[in-house]
Amino acid sequence: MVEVTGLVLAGGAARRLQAAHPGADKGLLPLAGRPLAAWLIDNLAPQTSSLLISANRHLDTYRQLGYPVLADHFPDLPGPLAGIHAALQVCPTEWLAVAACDTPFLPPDWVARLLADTVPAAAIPAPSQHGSPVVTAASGFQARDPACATAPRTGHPASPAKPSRIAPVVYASDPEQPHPLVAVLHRRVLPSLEAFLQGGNHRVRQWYGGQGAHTVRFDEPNAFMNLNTPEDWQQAEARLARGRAWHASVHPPY
Ligand SMILES: Nc1nc2c(ncn2[C@@H]2O[C@H](COP(=O)(O)OP(=O)(O)OP(=O)(O)O)[C@@H](O)[C@H]2O)c(=O)[nH]1
Repeated sequence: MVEVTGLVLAGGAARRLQAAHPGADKGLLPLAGRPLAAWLIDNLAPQTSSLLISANRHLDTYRQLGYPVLADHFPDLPGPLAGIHAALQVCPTEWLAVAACDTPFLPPDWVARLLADTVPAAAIPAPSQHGSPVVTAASGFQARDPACATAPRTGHPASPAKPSRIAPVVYASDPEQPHPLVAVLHRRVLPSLEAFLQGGNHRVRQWYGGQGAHTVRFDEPNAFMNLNTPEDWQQAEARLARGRAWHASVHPPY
């Protein structure tokens, strides 16, 4: 089994929450009574062999969640790539699985589903036997997404055939849009990421594009719901309350 380290990204400024919650640190705001980052830890811990938290404020509070906390090495919150960079510098495994702290409803097996797209080239059937493993874009947004080098393997012959290679970055998408901060990255990308950030760049999908990133599609509805505003929080609380009500109806306490 491929060993992978999880990274909960909670180092952002949470600007959209500041009007309602001045000084808010998003990962520490409660959802159904628990810090938002704790929901991501619950999701990632069973899927990974070690776990890191990326934060730039309230580091001691984040440490109380039970995992090492890393601050960015680049100043002024340049964006999530800075958190990924700090994590790759200490990542003890070949692969890092990254999730933003504001996506509390991720599928329980998303890491394995992304890693399945990183199989070594040697494990992919040779073109002469089974057709080329090279794949083509399959949906509208993928065709528009500059970071999307290829789509899920189709097994259909492509013309002209190109040599396959292991994608060092694979990220999730759903039928509506890509989700670049639900991703697995191989640690060999660190030098490239460091050079990108040192050049004053910060755009996630611009850098992914340079890595030949793949995307894997997920069809679960609302799995990537993202909490940015107080209204998002209300929707998430209501969703959890509906889930609890459903659970109580299926498993009554008598
Ligand atoms: N380490 C680190 N993480 C960041 C940084 N900026 C954003 N993030 C994280 O990346 C994820 C997506 O961030 P955004 O939605 O762009 O920013 P945000 O801070 O969550 O919220 P807004 O400021 O309202 O956009 C979140 O998990 C953030 O905590 C950064 O500069 N450093």
